Amino acid sequence: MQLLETTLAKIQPVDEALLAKAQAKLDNKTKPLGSLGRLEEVGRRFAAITGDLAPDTAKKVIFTFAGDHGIVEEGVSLFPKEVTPQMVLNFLRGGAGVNVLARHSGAEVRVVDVGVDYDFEPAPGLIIRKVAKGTRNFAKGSAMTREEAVAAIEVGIALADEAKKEGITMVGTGEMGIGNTSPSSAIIAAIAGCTVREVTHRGTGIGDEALEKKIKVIQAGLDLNRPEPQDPLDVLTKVGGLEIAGIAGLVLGAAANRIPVVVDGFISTAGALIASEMHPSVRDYIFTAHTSVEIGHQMMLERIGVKPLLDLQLRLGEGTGAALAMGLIEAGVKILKEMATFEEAGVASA
Ligand SMILES: Cc1cc2ncn([C@H]3O[C@H](COP(=O)(O)O)[C@@H](O)[C@H]3O)c2cc1C
Ligand SMILES: O=C(O)c1cccnc1
Repeated sequence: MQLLETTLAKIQPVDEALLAKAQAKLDNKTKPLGSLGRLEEVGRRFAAITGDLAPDTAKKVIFTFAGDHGIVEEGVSLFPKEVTPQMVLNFLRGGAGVNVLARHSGAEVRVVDVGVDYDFEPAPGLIIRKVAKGTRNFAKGSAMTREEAVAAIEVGIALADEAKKEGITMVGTGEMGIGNTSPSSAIIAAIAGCTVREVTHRGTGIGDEALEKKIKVIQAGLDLNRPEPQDPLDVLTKVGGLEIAGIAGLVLGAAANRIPVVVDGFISTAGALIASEMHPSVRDYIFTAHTSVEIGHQMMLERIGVKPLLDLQLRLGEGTGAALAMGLIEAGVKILKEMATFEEAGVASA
């Protein structure tokens, strides 16, 4: 709990004066004012977050948190839970979607076992910080204890602290956990007070009948556990997931260390939502990568108050969207760093 508390105490809003300085720098570039749209916003915010008007973006790392879910026994996913460790091994071999897209963007993928129901051998690229062998079925009781939820958050915070020491310039979130769209829907329903139906979708691709069942199961879990909407840690504990907690921690730790954090799709945004409910300034440090096909994503984004960069109809997770967005964010920063000013280029200004 201590690491969580000290981290929350460290988080500050991004400095408005730095944002204005970065914008002034952009306004001297050889282009009509504001003409690079959201790329300018990206460059400006990246500079203000890091406190550097020519920030380094080279060392990009995606942390893909993996965890299992007791709720899978209710038939909420199309796939069996064994796929979680199988996909972890696929990540380590470099064969998954996130590996391909991270290579494309020049980012590294690190897999974090924070709660998989499988004993992995140590391997390069695998960080074993297991808090429990999966959550318990939240339709029958609390998914975790409060201590487990805090421990998993602190795994993410510690990784952000280590990233700072290592000189990592941008972190991304990703996840793997069969069944994890269900806790993600439960989290946004509990926090925003919307209906489960409004925020529950097909995940890996379940049909109509299974979707009805999934809605009923999530509703039963919320009715039984009665998470306190004002207490994000209570929501996370009762209906969340270990990898979602790890992501919340990474986001909090990134904000505390002034590292820009790129948040992937639906499940990652559930983690970012928990973090931003814990501290309102967290949103200043977040770049949301893309709009997920999962219908509840919009509600999460609105609640956090962020607008994604891409809309590619993705619904995979793992950090795939974050990997793509990292390249775009780097492009925005390069505009700030490399583009000539009117004076340098001898171009007449308006
Ligand atoms: C082969 C495979 C690779 C994946 N990579 C990410 N997910 C995604 O799907 C899961 C969530 O959907 P649901 O709640 O319906 O189980 C998560 O593991 C998420 O990361 C995958 C799913 C599968 C099957
Ligand atoms: O948006 C996501 O991250 C997502 C959506 C469906 C299934 N898995 C992940």
